[in-house]
Formats: sequence, C-alpha cells, structure tokens
Amino acid sequence: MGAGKTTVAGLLGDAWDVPVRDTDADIVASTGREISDIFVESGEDAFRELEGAAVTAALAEHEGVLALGGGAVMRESTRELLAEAPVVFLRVGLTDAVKRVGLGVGRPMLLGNVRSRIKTLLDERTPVYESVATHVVETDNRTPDEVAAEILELLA
Ligand SMILES: Nc1ncnc2c1ncn2[C@@H]1O[C@H](COP(=O)(O)OP(=O)(O)OP(=O)(O)O)[C@@H](O)[C@H]1O
Ligand SMILES: O=C(O)C1=C[C@@H](O)[C@@H](O)[C@H](O)C1
Ligand SMILES: [Mg+2]
Repeated sequence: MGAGKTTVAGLLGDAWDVPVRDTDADIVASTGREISDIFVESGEDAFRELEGAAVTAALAEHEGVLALGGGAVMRESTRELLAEAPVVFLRVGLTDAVKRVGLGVGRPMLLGNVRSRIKTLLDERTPVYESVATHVVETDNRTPDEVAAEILELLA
C-alpha cells in the first residue's frame, strides 16, 4: 500500500494508450461497497475471495495494465495466474509508504498503528512480491512519472 500501483498503472495506460483496470476498483464496482465496509461487515476472508475472483476475471478479460490490491499475491491461485504475465513489483520502503498512506483511511489492513502495520506487512510480503515479480522498480524518492518511465523502458 502506498507503492503507487493505482497511480502508476494510470500513467502506463496513458503512455501505452491501453485500458487500465484495478482490482480494488473492480471489487467496489461489482459489490457496490467500499473495501473498508467489506472488511468490517464481512471480514478479510470474504474480501480475499472477492479479490481472487476479481483477479481471475481481469486476467481473463482484460488486455492492458492491471493494478492489484496490495495483498492479492498472497493467494497462491493468484500467483499461479500471474505466471503468464509481466509483473512489476513497485518497491516502497517503510518511511515513504507511511508518508504516502497518511492515516491509512480506507485501508483496513492498516488499522491501529499505521507504521507498525506497514512494517509487519512489508516483512511478511516482500519475499512473496519478489518471487512473483518479473521486474522490480524502486519508488522511494521518485515521482510516479519517474517510476512509470522506468517501467516503459523495462517493458519496451
Ligand atoms: N512515487 C510516488 N511518490 C510520491 N507519492 C506517490 C508516489 N506514488 C504514489 N504516490 C501517492 O501515494 C498515495 C498512494 O498511491 P496509490 O493509491 O497509487 O498506491 P497503491 O499502491 O495503489 O495502494 P493500495 O495498495 O492501497 O491500492 C497517493 O496519494 C499517490 O498520489
Ligand atoms: O495490502 C492489502 O492487504 C490491501 C491493499 C489494498 O489495495 C486493498 O486491496 C485492501 O485495502 C487490502
Ligand atoms: Mg491501489
């Protein structure tokens, strides 16, 4: 969270002139509920089921750029589906992530102490992100435009 997946996906879509999808936005659109409401009302497991279905649908239907939710690749079936595609891991360090998410509003996985929650998630997830990625791009101290420019070069 705060790596810039949604932001950078939009820039790549503009640069390549291709459609962009975002699994978080797809879940909100298909359920008519905000992500934080899904977590509160139905729990994380229910959200992860919806997310798995959203990734499956997007990878089947969509040609363009797909931004995933920050926890999507923790699901094995999602990792398997992604094996067919170039996958860019936008790396963000703790300090920049904390600055970018602010109080973490609308990000239920950050409830409590935002800094400590981000540290825990980064520690748990970084090895998984690295295992799924075909490309790793550093985002600390770089603007979204600079990040997108590197990806355009990597995937040219
Ligand atoms: N490289 C960057 N430098 C500074 N701010 C950034 C950068 N990338 C994104 N941001 C800002 O950080 C915030 C979070 O970005 P964004 O929503 O794109 O992250 P995300 O990875 O999609 O997060 P989530 O996993 O919660 O969906 C936004 O306010 C965005 O403008
Ligand atoms: O990192 C996570 O687990 C999440 C990231 C967001 O993109 C949303 O998918 C949701 O807030 C959960
Ligand atoms: Mg996002």
